[in-house]
Formats: sequence, C-alpha cells, structure tokens
Amino acid sequence: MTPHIHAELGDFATTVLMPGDPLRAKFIAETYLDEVREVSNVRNILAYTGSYQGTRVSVMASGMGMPSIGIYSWELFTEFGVENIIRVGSCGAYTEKLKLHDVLLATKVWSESSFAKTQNGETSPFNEPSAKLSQFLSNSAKRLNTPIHSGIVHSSDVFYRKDHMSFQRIHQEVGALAVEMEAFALFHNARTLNKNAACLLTVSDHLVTEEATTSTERETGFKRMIEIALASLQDCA
Ligand SMILES: O=P(O)(O)O[C@H]1O[C@H](CO)[C@@H](O)[C@H]1O
Ligand SMILES: O=c1cc[nH]c(=O)[nH]1
Repeated sequence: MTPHIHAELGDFATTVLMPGDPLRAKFIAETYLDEVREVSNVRNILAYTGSYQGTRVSVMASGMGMPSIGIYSWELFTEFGVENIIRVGSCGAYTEKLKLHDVLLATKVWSESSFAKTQNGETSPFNEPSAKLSQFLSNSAKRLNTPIHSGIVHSSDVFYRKDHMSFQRIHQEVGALAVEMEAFALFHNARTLNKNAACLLTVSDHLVTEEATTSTERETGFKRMIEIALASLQDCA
C-alpha cells in the first residue's frame, strides 16, 4: 500500500494502460476486460485488473498533469511490480495533418517542464518512450489495419496558455505535432527506474481548426486507440 494506491503487491498486472481520465479507465475496464475487479480508488483515481483475450492487464487513471502521473507511475513501478505503462491519452493537434479522432504514437516528447530537473537534475527538454513498447504498438496498429501517425509530442504543464510561446512556434521549432500533459514525466520515470513506457494519443482538440470533442467522447469515444493498446498486450506479456 502507498499513500496514493490502496492495493497489495500482486493486484496489478505487469502492464498497465493509463488514461488521464478515471472514467476512461472505467470504460476500458468494463467494456474490454474479463474477470475485472477494482483494485484501487484512492482520490477516485480508479484502477482495475482483469484479462484481455487471456492476457492479464491493469488499467489505471493518471489524473491530469506531470505531478499526478509522476506519483502514480513511480508508485506502480517501484511498489507494485509494474514493468510497462502505456499512456492512452487525448491531445490537441498543432497541424492540419492531424484530424479530430486521429491516433498519434509519440516517438519523442519535448517539454518546458521542470519535472526531470526537480526529480533528478536532468536538464534535457526531450524524453523518449521505450522503443520496444512503441514498436509493439505500431505492429498492433498494422495488425488491426488502423492507420496511425507518429511523431514528436509537446508535454505541457499548462492547458490554458497565453501566447508567450505560441503553438505555431513550438510546432515549427521543435517539430511537435500535438500537445498533451503527462508523457514527459512518464517517460522520465520509466527511464530512471529502468522500466518501459509508451504513449498513444487521440486528437480531442484542434488548435488550428478550433474543433473539439465532447467530454463524453473523451470518456468513451477513443476506441481505436484503446484497441491498438489492448492488441499489443500479447507482445508485452
Ligand atoms: O485525456 P487525458 O489522458 O487526460 O490527456 C489530456 O487531457 C487532459 C487535459 O484535458 C490532460 O491530462 C491531457 O494530457
Ligand atoms: O493537453 C491537451 C490535451 C488535449 N487537448 C489539448 O488541447 N491539450
């Protein structure tokens, strides 16, 4: 048991799917998993373990932002025997090459966040996912015949920003295709602890066209991304 996860060692599978939204975690567990049970609900950060097509898997929300995923991913990796965390998140597109509901695999993340510097003194603004987990996700998308994009993602501490550094500039200077708020901290923790993390995103907002999905779509509408992540479990096991 930790301050933030009320569970025992063995309650979590070695691979955890991690959306930000607790109700997306509940949707994934109730829609896709067999023999599913809730394993923690501290602060309403819902966590479930069950099986998908015979492979044991957990789903747990991260909450929003790097401090939050920083806590949950650290505790899962260090106290609950978790080896792989696949973030299944939403993002805002920085380019018209991405459309609403498209799926994006993060190949690298860039961030202005102080998370890594505060955690262990690292100052690089870039972090990378596990090449192995990302390859599994990419193979899984091919097997399902689901087209996905891949590229650099901006991990931001701020959802509502003034144009101090505009998204157009971040797109041009860094090459970021989209923005979300957790992957940099997740990748940092995984690398620091010698574990694996990857990040799949669905475009929920469009910063160029200003289109947006509803909160209900963010909870239950991202099936293509979720099914790619679930179909990669056979490789992760
Ligand atoms: O939909 P999730 O996975 O929460 O991801 C995105 O949505 C939240 C902001 O609305 C942030 O957590 C951001 O990273
Ligand atoms: O961080 C995020 C996530 C989804 N949509 C955005 O615009 N930003």
